[in-house]
Amino acid sequence: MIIKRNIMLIGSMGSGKSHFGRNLAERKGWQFVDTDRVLEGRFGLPIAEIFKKIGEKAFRRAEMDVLKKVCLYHEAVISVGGNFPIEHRTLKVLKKYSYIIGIRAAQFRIVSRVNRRIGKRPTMDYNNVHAFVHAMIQSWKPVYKQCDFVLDTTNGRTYDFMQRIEDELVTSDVQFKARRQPNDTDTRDVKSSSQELQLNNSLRNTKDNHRLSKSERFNNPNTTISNDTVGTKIVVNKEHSNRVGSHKLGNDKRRKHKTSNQAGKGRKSESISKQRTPQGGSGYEKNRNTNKRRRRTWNELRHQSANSKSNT
Ligand SMILES: Nc1ncnc2c1ncn2[C@@H]1O[C@H](COP(=O)(O)OP(=O)(O)OP(=O)(O)O)[C@@H](O)[C@H]1O
Ligand SMILES: O=C(O)C1=C[C@@H](O)[C@@H](O)[C@H](O)C1
Ligand SMILES: [Mg+2]
Repeated sequence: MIIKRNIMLIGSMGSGKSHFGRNLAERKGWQFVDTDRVLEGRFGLPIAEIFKKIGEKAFRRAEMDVLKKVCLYHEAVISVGGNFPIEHRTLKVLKKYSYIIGIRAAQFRIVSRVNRRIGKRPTMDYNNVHAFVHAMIQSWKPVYKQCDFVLDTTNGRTYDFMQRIEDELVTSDVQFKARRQPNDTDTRDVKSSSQELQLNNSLRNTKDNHRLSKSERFNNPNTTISNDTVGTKIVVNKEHSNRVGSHKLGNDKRRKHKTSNQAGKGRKSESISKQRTPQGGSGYEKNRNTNKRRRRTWNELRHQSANSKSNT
């Protein structure tokens, strides 16, 4: 039996990753994450504009940053951007958590798909699409060989492709780990995936509030929006809203942090009020917990002088 957390779709531009990702997630009742949409949400710009603004190198770094977080999700279908063939080392790390499906299509099909939206893909040479796509397909070839499963989407119906994936999962006996329980906080995974992918990222010059596209939100009636660890808005299936993926842990941490802060503030004001003297002193209070001096506020000084007057 093979145990994974999620399904990740990789492949060249226009191969159909986003299209199948959305459909597969819907079919399985899982969360759908498209790293392109995550980045668009984070920057508040379309992919082509992000490229223009930060450059390719920074874009790939940002994408890797998203990838190392989302690969830890449970029961999610993750579609990755198609701008570069994923490197062997990176794929090895991603494979630990994800069942990797390589999505591919014949050159003529990809050409017709990418031509539907000219300008959407920033590194595409729209003046020479055939040659570009040909070279791109060549560079992806060795990567497809390393995938758990490869789906050719040149001809056929989306429904049938979904069925092929389901059949393959059964044949290969792939099981998906359920989401963690709230108190099951295995932060080791987060650290190790992050470190490994960081390392890979620094070795190559390649590849979060996830703003939902309207279609994502409205296509799936079972989805709502929540935040992940990177403050990324993600589509969450209502049926699974009890999930506690890494995004929930992030929220818990934030909440914890806030509470301790609030508690700290409470202690601080208490110690200051105890130290208050009718004379008002030099205008400074010492916090006995932190031993730091704090200048009294104008209001505090005013009250002190009022108190001292009424005492006399
Ligand atoms: N099997 C299919 N049947 C019909 N249309 C499809 C199919 N697969 C993809 N498409 C269409 O082709 C276009 C490109 O597909 P999609 O955006 O899913 O590719 P992608 O692999 O996510 O590309 P990128 O890497 O650029 O994000 C879209 O308009 C999509 O609707
Ligand atoms: O041209 C590019 O580099 C890109 C095109 C799209 O496939 C996106 O999926 C990708 O993230 C960037
Ligand atoms: Mg896509």
